Amino acid sequence: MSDFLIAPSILSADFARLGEDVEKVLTAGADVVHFDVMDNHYVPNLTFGPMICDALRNYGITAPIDVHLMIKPVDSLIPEFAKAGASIITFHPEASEHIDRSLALIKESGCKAGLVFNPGTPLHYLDHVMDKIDQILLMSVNPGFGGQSFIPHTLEKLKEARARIDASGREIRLEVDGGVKVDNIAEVAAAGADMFVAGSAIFNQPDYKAVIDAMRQELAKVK
Ligand SMILES: O=C(CO)[C@@H](O)[C@H](O)COP(=O)(O)O
Repeated sequence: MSDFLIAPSILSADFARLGEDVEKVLTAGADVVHFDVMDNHYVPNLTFGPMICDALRNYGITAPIDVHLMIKPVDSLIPEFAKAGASIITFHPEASEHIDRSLALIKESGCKAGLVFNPGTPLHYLDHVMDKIDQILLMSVNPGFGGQSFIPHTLEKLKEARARIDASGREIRLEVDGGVKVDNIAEVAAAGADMFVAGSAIFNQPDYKAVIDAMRQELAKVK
C-alpha cells in the first residue's frame, strides 16, 4: 500500500444519494472523504455543515473525514464538526482572527489540524505553527467550485511547502486540491504532495474504481 492518499471531494458527489455515493467511492479504493464546507461569505458558494458529516457517520462511513472549512469566522463550527465525526479539520489562516487559537481548538476537540492556502496566499503563515499542524493543504484552484483547471504555479509552491515540512522534521501531510486528474497527479506528487483531493475527476466518471486505479498507477511511477 502506497503512502499516497486519495481523497475524493464530495462536492462533486450525488447529494441526493450522498451516503451511498460516499460508500461507493470508498469501496472503489479511496482513502479519505474530503468534505468541503462553504459559507457563501468566505467563498461564493454554499454547501453543507456538521449535520451532514454526522449523517455520513450514522450511515456507517468509517473512513477518515477531512473537513475543509471555507468559512469565516472559523472557530464556532470546530467543536460541532468534531462532535459530528470529523477526523481532520483544516481552515484558511486569513479567515481566522487567531490562528494559534483555532489550531488549539481543533486539537482540543480531538481532531488533526491543518492550514489551507489559496493560490495567492503566502506560506509564511506557517512560520510559527509548524509544530502544531498535521496537514498543509494547498489549493490549486481558487476555492468555491469543482471542475476548475489546476493552476500551474502550485507546483513551485508544493516544492516550497515540502521543503518546509522536511526542515521541520515532523510528519505533516501535504495535500493538494483542485484540478487534480489522472494526467497530472504524477507531476503533482513529484512536486511533493502526498494527499490528493479529486472531485470531478472521480465523481463525473461512471467507474470510480477505474479512475482511482489509474491514479494509483500514475503515483506508482513517482515512488
Ligand atoms: O475545495 C474545492 C473547491 O473549492 C475542491 O475540493 C473542489 O471540489 C475540487 O474539485 P475538482 O477540481 O477536483 O473538480
